[in-house]
Amino acid sequence: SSTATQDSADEVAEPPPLATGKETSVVDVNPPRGTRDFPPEDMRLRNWLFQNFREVSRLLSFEEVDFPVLESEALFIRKAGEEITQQLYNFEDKGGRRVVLRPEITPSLARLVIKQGKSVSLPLKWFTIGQCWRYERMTRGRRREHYQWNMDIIGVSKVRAEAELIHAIVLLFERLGVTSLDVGIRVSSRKVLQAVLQMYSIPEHLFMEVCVIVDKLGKLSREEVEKELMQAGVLLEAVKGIVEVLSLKSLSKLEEVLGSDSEAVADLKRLFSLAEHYGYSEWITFDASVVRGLAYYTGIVFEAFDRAGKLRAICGGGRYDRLLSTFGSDDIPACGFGFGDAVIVEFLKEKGLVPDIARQVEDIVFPLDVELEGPASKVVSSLRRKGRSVDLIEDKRLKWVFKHAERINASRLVLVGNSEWQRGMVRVKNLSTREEYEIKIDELC
Ligand SMILES: Nc1ccc(Br)nc1
Repeated sequence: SSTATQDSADEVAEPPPLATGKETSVVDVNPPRGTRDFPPEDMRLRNWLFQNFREVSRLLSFEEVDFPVLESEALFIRKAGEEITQQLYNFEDKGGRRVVLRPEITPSLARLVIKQGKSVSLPLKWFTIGQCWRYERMTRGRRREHYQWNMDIIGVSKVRAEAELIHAIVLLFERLGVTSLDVGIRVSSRKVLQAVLQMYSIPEHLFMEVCVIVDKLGKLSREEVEKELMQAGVLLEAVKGIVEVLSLKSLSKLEEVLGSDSEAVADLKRLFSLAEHYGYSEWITFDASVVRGLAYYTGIVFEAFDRAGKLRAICGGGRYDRLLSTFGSDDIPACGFGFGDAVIVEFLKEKGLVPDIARQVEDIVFPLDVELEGPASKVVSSLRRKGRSVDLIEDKRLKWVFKHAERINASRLVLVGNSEWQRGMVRVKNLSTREEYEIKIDELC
């Protein structure tokens, strides 16, 4: 698209790798701008994180779903000025179709819910872990992809759904060794802003745009946010009223402003009461400034933040009761959250909570002579059929094999030697007890 060519002019060229005089590669060995490779050590950490995502999803009895990374551009065209829709990784495919690398998961999930229609019974509790994309000028040098764990509850209009989702987030943090001293979860409701706009008779059609602008508080200066609100058509008096209400940090103060019959207040009181019963009250705090930057939220919204204030939101979500109807379906209440793979790892590094996940192999099989390579295959095959992970090593000196065994935390070293083989035996060294013994091949397990 035109932005892509313009961006290429803006992009800051990646510095070439340092010249070593041994350049032989004919391709750039770096991954495309803004994307990451996951070499084994990084992949082990990612798998550890995703395994925790999956385990928490299981604890809440969510079902796993998946969607294409490639989606129709139409699914993400929204007019509220969100950053996410201004950075679509969009293009025209060879069939002339307007497509995107998805920037988020929720619209795909909504699409599938509608597609499945009456064939599924509500409520649905679905989760997925998927790569999401944005196309952004590299001048800011930010990533263009990340993986997001999403959990969504479809068909529950009560605040119980949000309480369940926040429970999932708390359980995840606890599994990672994070405490409520490190992280908090700010909670508010879009109904707060909705009530304020009504108080100032601001037309409904500005609601989404105002939410997207107000979400910039904390990123842009208060003056810049006020300026954008006025440019959107909000009168100064209303701008001041909005900023004042959004600075509230107590539910009782909010009730004073919105009145005792406020839906926003009732929802939030219910959520905080349920939180008491779940036992995660110390994790959550009311903060009226939380609106989140996605246009389609309609109710309670929440985001996890590091209390040291060094990082962007770790995860976030909320209720989106109108999204499905904007896709032409009946209105189905829904809420969910997205939890990215990058900020949490930055946070864990800050806190010294990144686990050291070593490579784990059970057996190393090593033929002591080249003519024993055939017999060694027999041993390897037998062990693997019994479910043992086996690293078959050849053409190395024994000293190297011992070092390698240490490096990959092998449990056993199985040496295939001539004299033992003649007697139908192999020699085994238990690498944790250092015990050494001979054993019949078919007794190896
Ligand atoms: N939506 C989105 C996609 C990709 C990245 Br990196 N961040 C946000």
